[in-house]
Amino acid sequence: MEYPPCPNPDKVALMRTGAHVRRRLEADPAVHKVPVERAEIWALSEFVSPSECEQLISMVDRTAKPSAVLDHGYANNTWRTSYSGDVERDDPFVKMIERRIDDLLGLPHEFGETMQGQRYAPGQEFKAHQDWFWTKAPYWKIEAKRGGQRAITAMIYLNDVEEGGTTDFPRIGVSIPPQRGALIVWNNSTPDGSLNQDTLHAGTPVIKGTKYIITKWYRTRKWG
Ligand SMILES: O=C(O)CCC(=O)C(=O)O
Ligand SMILES: [Fe+2]
Repeated sequence: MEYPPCPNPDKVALMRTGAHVRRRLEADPAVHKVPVERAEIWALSEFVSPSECEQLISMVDRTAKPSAVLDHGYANNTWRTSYSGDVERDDPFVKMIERRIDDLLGLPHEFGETMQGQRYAPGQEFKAHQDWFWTKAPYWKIEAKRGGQRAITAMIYLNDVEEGGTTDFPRIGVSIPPQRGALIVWNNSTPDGSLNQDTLHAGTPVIKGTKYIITKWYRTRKWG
């Protein structure tokens, strides 16, 4: 699956943001780079502690509602069947976790969207999609003014899942199993700032257990 081409007005900003995060993460000995050529994906285990995971899970349970997908042209209730919601942005605990991600990536706090929690019960999934905005869609007019393109994705797994629920990148053959406390980060663009088709990814159906994650996207400019 490939998204049809679309204009990329944030190309230079994407290139800069990607370069910045790459330098930062590749200088960090705790960060592992997933060995693939066509996308930049990094992983870090035990980024949040088990008790912090518990605390985040209860926040997700408090805020989760049936997920709405942005109008990617395919929005319907089978695309993303999980429950999701923004966590409370002003909560000191949320702020602390967000700061930790900001610091790791070296990105300004203002560029980050509020963390979003997601919960998948057995059978629920998030089908293959891109986190970057398709700039020909009507929603782009709004998103362009409130932060621009989604440059970087950071995701934290809050629990181990008994079966299923891997994060798969089907175009590059990567499958990441949920691991409690682990963080994964990827660059949604290529090193030259092009929107990367190879970051297509899915949250595969949970087979057994429940999957909890936190996702945080960083824009090319101040968000909001
Ligand atoms: O559930 C996953 O593993 C992927 C979630 C995801 O792609 C998203 O929240 O944008
Ligand atoms: Fe995604």
